[in-house]
Amino acid sequence: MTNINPRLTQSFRFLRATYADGVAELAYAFDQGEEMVERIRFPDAPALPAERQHAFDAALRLLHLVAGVSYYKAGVPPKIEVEPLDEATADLADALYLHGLAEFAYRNGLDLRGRVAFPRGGATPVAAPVLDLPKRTLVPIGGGKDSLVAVEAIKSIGGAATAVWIGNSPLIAACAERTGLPTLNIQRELSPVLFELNRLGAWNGHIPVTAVNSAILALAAILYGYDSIAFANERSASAATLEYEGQQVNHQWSKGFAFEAMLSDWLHTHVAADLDYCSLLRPYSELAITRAFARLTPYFDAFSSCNRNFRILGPKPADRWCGQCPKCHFVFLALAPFLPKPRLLSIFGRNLLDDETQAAGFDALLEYQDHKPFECVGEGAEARAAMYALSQRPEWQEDALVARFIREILPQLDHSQLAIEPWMLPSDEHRVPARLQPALQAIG
Ligand SMILES: CC(=O)N[C@H]1[C@@H](OP(=O)(O)OP(=O)(O)OC[C@H]2O[C@@H](n3ccc(=O)[nH]c3=O)[C@H](O)[C@@H]2O)O[C@H](CO)[C@@H](O)[C@@H]1O[C@H](C)C(=O)N[C@@H](C)C(=O)N[C@@H](CCC(=O)O)C(=O)O
Ligand SMILES: Nc1ncnc2c1ncn2[C@@H]1O[C@H](COP(=O)(O)OP(=O)(O)OP(=O)(O)O)[C@@H](O)[C@H]1O
Repeated sequence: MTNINPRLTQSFRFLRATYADGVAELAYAFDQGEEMVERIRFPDAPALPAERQHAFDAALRLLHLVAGVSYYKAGVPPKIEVEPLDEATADLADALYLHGLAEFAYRNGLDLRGRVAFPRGGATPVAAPVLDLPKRTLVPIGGGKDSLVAVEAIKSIGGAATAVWIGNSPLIAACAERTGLPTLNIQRELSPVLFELNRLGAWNGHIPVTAVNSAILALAAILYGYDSIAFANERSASAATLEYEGQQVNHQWSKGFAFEAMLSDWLHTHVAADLDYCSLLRPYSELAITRAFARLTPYFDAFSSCNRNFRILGPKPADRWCGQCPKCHFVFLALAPFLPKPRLLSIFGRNLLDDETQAAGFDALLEYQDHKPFECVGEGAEARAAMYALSQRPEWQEDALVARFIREILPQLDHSQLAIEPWMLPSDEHRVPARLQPALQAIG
């Protein structure tokens, strides 16, 4: 096993990215240390049509760069060694490692500015051609409400789609089955060397996992033949968690619009002019999405937004909802205005808003005496609008944390900013391709 302290290394090296028989292998190393190999397994992989080989190779190179973020963060050495990249690819990689690791850097007291610098000078490739990819969509499923709203929106227009997920979560598998769509489960195996490095005290923290999933799905789209990948990232994901020394720190950076636009442009120019990457939910706030999800009753006993379910190694909650984390708090609060109270309590098995011990968790969501949690939750103003709506309802008013909101927090707020209705309005900033735009009608 490894005997290297990655915090003391000088370089992070991209060794090779290969593909054979449905398995992509991505290899990395610190200095001359042990290889770290991540494997992505594509089930029943078809033979690749010759005209897609160039696109496949480009997507594989991108995946190598993007998935490297998990390993790079263990040491953050001063030098990144990879063959020189063209400008657009280097811009994408620099942005991903700087902004996608911003939370990691902030929480570890590191400054990655000036340190993240991918080598430049590679030739700009000729513009990627139209590949006539089949008109069907990969819809990633995360086990939570958002992707299910996206699935139902695409089903509402009769769009050809496959529910796809990465990893081996039985919860996600159950949600994917429930959609009634064809399913595709891609396996991802991180290098065990990383876990050993973690045990030995490597740097650790949040990584932009949506970018990794996106790059895996770009490769899958070329391999299996799909012309679009439709994530379910909400408008609110673009909002920073906090600002620190002039830098925005956004836990959800790779779910945000800046990354979506960058990757979508890059895929058009470097992989295939007809491969669209978008978020179908981009025009909508979290509250608009929870309102749409409140109509999707067949999923209520299958879904969970609690990320503790999705650990690879760490302990998982006994119930689908741990009831303690920011995701549980936020989804409870955001669904409450749109569901009959008994229905909501039956989903969670408890009333989180009638539990004094959860006050600090809800305060953080409201950005009251704290910043927004480092989790996938809506904006503070959205949480305040949801809480205000509950404060006006007799069935909620007496619950401990709603009563506390009315008593202590509400008097300090500007009431003109608390209406829930403005959050239902879609914005027109999105990258949804024309073919999928009619699906947006099912959400708003
Ligand atoms: C499930 C989860 O939240 N995991 C985060 C957690 O990991 P933990 O140590 O508790 O356990 P494992 O998930 O089993 O991971 C073990 C170690 O493996 C490394 N690792 C894992 C996955 C990966 O893609 N890359 C990795 O390097 C890491 O060293 C783990 O310690 O805490 C970690 C440290 O803070 C986080 O890195 C783990 O986060 C996962 C990458 C993860 O999948 N998180 C998603 C639930 C998540 O945060 N989604 C965001 C999306 C934001 C975005 O911009 O993409 C969200 O929902 O907001
Ligand atoms: N394991 C996974 N495989 C494929 N896609 C995933 C996976 N985990 C998350 N995603 C996708 O990443 C995006 C962001 O995930 P996120 O957790 O916000 O969504 P969600 O699980 O659908 O809903 P919720 O916000 O309720 O958790 C979604 O499009 C989701 O489908």
